[in-house]
Amino acid sequence: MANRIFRAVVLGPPGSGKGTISARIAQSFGLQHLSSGDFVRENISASTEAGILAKTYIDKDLLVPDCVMTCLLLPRLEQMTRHSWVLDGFPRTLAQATALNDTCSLDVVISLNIPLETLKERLRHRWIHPASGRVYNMEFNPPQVHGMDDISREPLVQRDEDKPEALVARLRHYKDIAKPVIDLYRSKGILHSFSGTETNKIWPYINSLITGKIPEVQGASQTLPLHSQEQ
Ligand SMILES: Nc1ncnc2c1ncn2[C@@H]1O[C@H](COP(=O)(O)OP(=O)(O)OP(=O)(O)O)[C@@H](O)[C@H]1O
Ligand SMILES: Nc1nc2c(ncn2[C@H]2C[C@H](O)[C@@H](COP(=O)(O)OP(=O)(O)O)O2)c(=O)[nH]1
Repeated sequence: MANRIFRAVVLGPPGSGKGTISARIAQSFGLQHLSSGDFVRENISASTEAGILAKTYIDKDLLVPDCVMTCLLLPRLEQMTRHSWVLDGFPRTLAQATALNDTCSLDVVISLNIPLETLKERLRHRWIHPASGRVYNMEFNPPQVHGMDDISREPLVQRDEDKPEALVARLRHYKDIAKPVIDLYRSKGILHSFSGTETNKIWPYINSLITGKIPEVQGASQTLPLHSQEQ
């Protein structure tokens, strides 16, 4: 765990493994895993004003507007001045990235490039527990009991927007809105892109990137690992 604060963001299209990779980063390096989807779901469960508003968009399979997302997330991040974290699902738009930039500085941005066919296949097998947002994959990380959440034992569901026909439109939309975000982080020199079809094969590269960065945050100089592509 870093003595000084370390902050990372994971970007990628739906199904690219943002949640899976962020959880591994958090576990391996002792960082807090912050997920925008979890923040939204917590606010919906607590019936906060922003949560109620966000739900009206999520129910229509739309992104929550930038002003609602920033109101939900940024105050939480501002409170975490003493914590190292990895954030997934935010920022999704340039407006969100700019607002995040005004709130804190990032050490690393990881961008996941996964082929379309792989995304379709993964999401075809993705099942979620709606109340908690826990995500399973019937092949990669199946639940202990088929069709049931490991903790609550409630039934798992598949989301309509994970179906292949909806995914192509979602991906096009992702590319349009993510491009300026990726360009921003590239121009700041903190973007690292990883391509591949398997999380387990990408993971060692991300692991060595962060291992190299955390001592840097602590003050020791380190050479960037060969595997990372600084873009
Ligand atoms: N940064 C954000 N901007 C706008 N809406 C967001 C953001 N993060 C989450 N949401 C909303 O909350 C919902 C749930 O978030 P979550 O990250 O679990 O999304 P998701 O659609 O499952 O993403 P992915 O398919 O990439 O995993 C999203 O579908 C979206 O409506
Ligand atoms: N088969 C396979 N499935 C994978 C791999 N990495 C992640 N998954 C699964 C877990 C989820 O069910 C789905 C999407 O992963 P996720 O971490 O929820 O992605 P994201 O939507 O947060 O970006 O794919 C992987 O490497 N192989």
